[in-house]
Amino acid sequence: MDDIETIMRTAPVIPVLVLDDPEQAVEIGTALVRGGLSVLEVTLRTRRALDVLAAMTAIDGAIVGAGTVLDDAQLDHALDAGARFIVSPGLTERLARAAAARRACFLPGVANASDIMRGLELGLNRFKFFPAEASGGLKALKALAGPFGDVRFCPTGGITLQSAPDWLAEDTVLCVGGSWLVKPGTSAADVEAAARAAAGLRTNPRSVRPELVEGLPSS
Ligand SMILES: O=C[C@H](O)COP(=O)(O)O
Ligand SMILES: CC(=O)C(=O)O
Repeated sequence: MDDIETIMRTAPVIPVLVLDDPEQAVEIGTALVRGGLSVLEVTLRTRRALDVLAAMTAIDGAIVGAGTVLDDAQLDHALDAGARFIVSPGLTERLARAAAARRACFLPGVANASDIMRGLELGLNRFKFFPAEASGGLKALKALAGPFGDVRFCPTGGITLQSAPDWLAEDTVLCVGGSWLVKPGTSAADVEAAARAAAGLRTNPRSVRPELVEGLPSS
């Protein structure tokens, strides 16, 4: 079974996708995977988002999840469509309990200390930091890392290829999310090139658990 930490460590960037055409989505998803980004977040923001998600699960090598999951009905629909992880812009107790009941890999959004404390109470310690730039950016993230040493983040919101390295340099950041790779009308070739650039970004080696690094002693 998947776990959210492994998914967060699979690639440095999770593309956040807003797509409404399953056929085009498969083309875009294939280009992203070919470029080196295999974890794909399909937001439930379009009429055919669930069809898009279901179609994309057939892409070889892709780990497809659902984003913008706002309630337990959407969680059920997304899991039934084949989502391997669930992302929400925020954190409600009801949604967290529904995710746990279905044993879903769950990445809820947090923007401040109270959100994180609510997550910890629910047994969660891996979060999307959203909206990252608007919530205080790197300065806020560094401040939150103080009291919450075991918490790890996927900052998303306002991040670009240029700013991503600064976020990824943080010990507490496992990956970042962003919509910059796929904008309306971007060709598959340009998407693949953008993915290749993003896949080449490096995460902070200090954020890696030794037991996950081949050949490195875990003591
Ligand atoms: O709604 C925002 C998405 O989570 C991604 O944010 P972004 O478009 O600033 O990359
Ligand atoms: C923004 C975000 O986290 C989402 O749509 O899931």
